[in-house]
Amino acid sequence: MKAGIVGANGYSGVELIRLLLNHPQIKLEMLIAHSTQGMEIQSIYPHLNGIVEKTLEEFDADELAARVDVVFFATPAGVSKDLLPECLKRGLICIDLSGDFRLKNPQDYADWYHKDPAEQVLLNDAVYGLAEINRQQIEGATFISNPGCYPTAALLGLAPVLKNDVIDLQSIIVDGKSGVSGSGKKAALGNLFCEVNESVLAYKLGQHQHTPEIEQMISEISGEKNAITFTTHLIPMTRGLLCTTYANLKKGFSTRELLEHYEKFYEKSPFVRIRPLGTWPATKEVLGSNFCDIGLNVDGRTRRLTIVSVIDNVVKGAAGQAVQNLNIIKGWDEQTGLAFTPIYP
Ligand SMILES: NC(=O)C1=CN([C@@H]2O[C@H](COP(=O)(O)OP(=O)(O)OC[C@H]3O[C@@H](n4cnc5c(N)ncnc54)[C@H](OP(=O)(O)O)[C@@H]3O)[C@@H](O)[C@H]2O)C=CC1
Ligand SMILES: CC(=O)N[C@@H](CCC(=O)OP(=O)(O)O)C(=O)O
Repeated sequence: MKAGIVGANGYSGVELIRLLLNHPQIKLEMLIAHSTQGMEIQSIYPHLNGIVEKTLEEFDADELAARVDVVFFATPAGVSKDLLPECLKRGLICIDLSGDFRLKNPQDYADWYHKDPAEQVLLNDAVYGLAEINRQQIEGATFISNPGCYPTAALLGLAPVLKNDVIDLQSIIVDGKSGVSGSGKKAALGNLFCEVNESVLAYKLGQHQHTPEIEQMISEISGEKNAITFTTHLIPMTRGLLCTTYANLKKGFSTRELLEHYEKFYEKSPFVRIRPLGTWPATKEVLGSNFCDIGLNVDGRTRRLTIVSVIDNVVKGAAGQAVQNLNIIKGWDEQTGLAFTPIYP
């Protein structure tokens, strides 16, 4: 199968190159960027020297359709909503890593991304690519909207307790911490080493674009409307994302009981690993891998559940989940091209 990447010289794009070069079913055929069109990828990323000969070319849906079978969009919000429909029309499998097609209500996109939304029919057609939860919808699909990094970690942590009245859905607080690669390669003010190093920053309080995405999926799983408190923090590390999620329990479950429930819930999901009682995951333990590791604690005193979930934001939070979704679409083993252990230390 031949693949193209739009936004190939960004952090998610170059991670897709790494993964797809090692995927036995994929041939990387076209790399498309924007400001670096016509340049050899090796001149932008020397570590790819000798591995990828392709140049970065201008976006042309006809040429893409003639040369590839699947196209990944690793572009900022507001780009794929104009370019991706042309690829869909030409029968390409489209997997979008941006937020352009995640929110089913176009007004939510306009309100939280401050950009013009895609057409409703396209939003309805996109399958939300949270692989472990929407696996059946993803099978055979041709249009995937890949989740954001924070929603991936938060929702995989919450999914097992969103039904059967286990938690009070109105009590959910998601506290996210992300490494700086989550911002992308643009050296924007606030992402420079001297500003980020040896500091922790809370940002976008009450206005993070992943808020409606998380609430939308909580509603889809639980059938109930909800409003979460969601806070994000910038952590002085390159990769890694940790969500600490809090919720009031409606029933008196123990930590051990819930861990057993999580183990069963994810027993057929090779990329979700549940930590033993009394241990909680660190981002370094999933670095460079497609794993999401989850740990729990029930505080009997407050009757509150705490969920700790970690991912590599560029892998499971973006490129890895996109490849996992392609594996599911094609009916390949879900771990194809992704079955490697984390890089440690
Ligand atoms: N970083 C992360 O951890 C995660 C990112 N995402 C999402 O993935 C997408 C990519 O993120 P990330 O890789 O971090 O971003 P980067 O800023 O690192 O890269 C963005 C890429 O898009 C390209 N681009 C911009 N405009 C266009 C255009 N009009 N046509 C073609 N290419 C264009 C840029 O090319 P050029 O440099 O030449 O302009 C660059 O290669 C974003 O939507 C982001 O929100 C989702 C989950 C996690
Ligand atoms: C550290 C950092 O800046 N992270 C970014 C994550 C961007 C992202 O992945 O979100 P979309 O795909 O929805 O744009 C943020 O918090 O906005």
